[in-house]
Amino acid sequence: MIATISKALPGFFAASDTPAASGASVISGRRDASTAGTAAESAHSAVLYTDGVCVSYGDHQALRDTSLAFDKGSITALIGPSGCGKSTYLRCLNLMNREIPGCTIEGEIYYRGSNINTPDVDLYELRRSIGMVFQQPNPFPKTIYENIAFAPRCHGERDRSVLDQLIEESLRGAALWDEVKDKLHKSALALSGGQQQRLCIARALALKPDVILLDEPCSALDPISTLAIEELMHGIAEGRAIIIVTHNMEQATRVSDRTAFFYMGEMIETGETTQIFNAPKSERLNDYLSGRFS
Ligand SMILES: Nc1ncnc2c1ncn2[C@@H]1O[C@H](COP(=O)(O)OP(=O)(O)OP(=O)(O)O)[C@@H](O)[C@H]1O
Repeated sequence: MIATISKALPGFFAASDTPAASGASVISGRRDASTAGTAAESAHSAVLYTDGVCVSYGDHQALRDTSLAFDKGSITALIGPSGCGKSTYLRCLNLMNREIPGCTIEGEIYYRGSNINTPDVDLYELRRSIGMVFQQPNPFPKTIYENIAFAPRCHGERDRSVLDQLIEESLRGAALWDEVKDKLHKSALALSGGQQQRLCIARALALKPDVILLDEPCSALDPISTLAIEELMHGIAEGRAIIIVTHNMEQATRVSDRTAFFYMGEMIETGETTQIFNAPKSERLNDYLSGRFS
């Protein structure tokens, strides 16, 4: 397994190759004197990391100097009050912000060791490797089967038996197979909201991404559907990095092993989720967790 991953990522270490990474991911903090060493170590083991990322919408700076790293096998929660830059940061990671007129992204974003924040990056290929699931389930108005087959076909997969297998694997990965295996050729729009969101996760899985970005994936769902999504998170994190924006602190503690706290466009504190919630170091994070502001 280790050999396979290392081979797939030449010049890069898999999370499981590094002595420091025993299960939980390594993630860097802000690049000040106390975390500089950690940042350098983290970058070497990460499949994706950012170095000094700043984002502006026109002349409004929404995110400042953000450096974080994400390992395969890790789930990182991005938390913080509304408008502090969590989604802006998430959207940088596969350059979705480039679709927003007037938005500029500065700094470096390394995926598999190369800076992707360059004008000539292949966005189509990038978003195949770094998939995204949005707040509102957004299935295509097509059948369940076609929802998942669409992107692999666009990427050249035409073999029906390969597609059939991919669809089953992806639906199983998203814990949806048993519920839909007898209606694969029915409209995806007839599924419940929670099922639609799991279909969107299956759709992302079908491209076998290294990273999945989830922007408040449960905010439109009922508690049972939310639990279903949370339960499948650890399964989908196997062999890839998961980064989730959430306003639900219980959800962050249930699903993530790393957490990063954002406040007013800055990443203030990051660490293991247990440390962040049980022993926050910064006063702002402590105030946020105590409900002094939301
Ligand atoms: N498309 C956009 N155009 C202009 N400004 C934007 C855009 N998206 C976000 N912003 C601004 O950037 C800042 C950060 O917003 P962002 O959505 O990243 O915060 P957030 O922490 O994800 O908030 P929430 O938790 O409410 O979703 C805010 O001031 C917001 O108004």
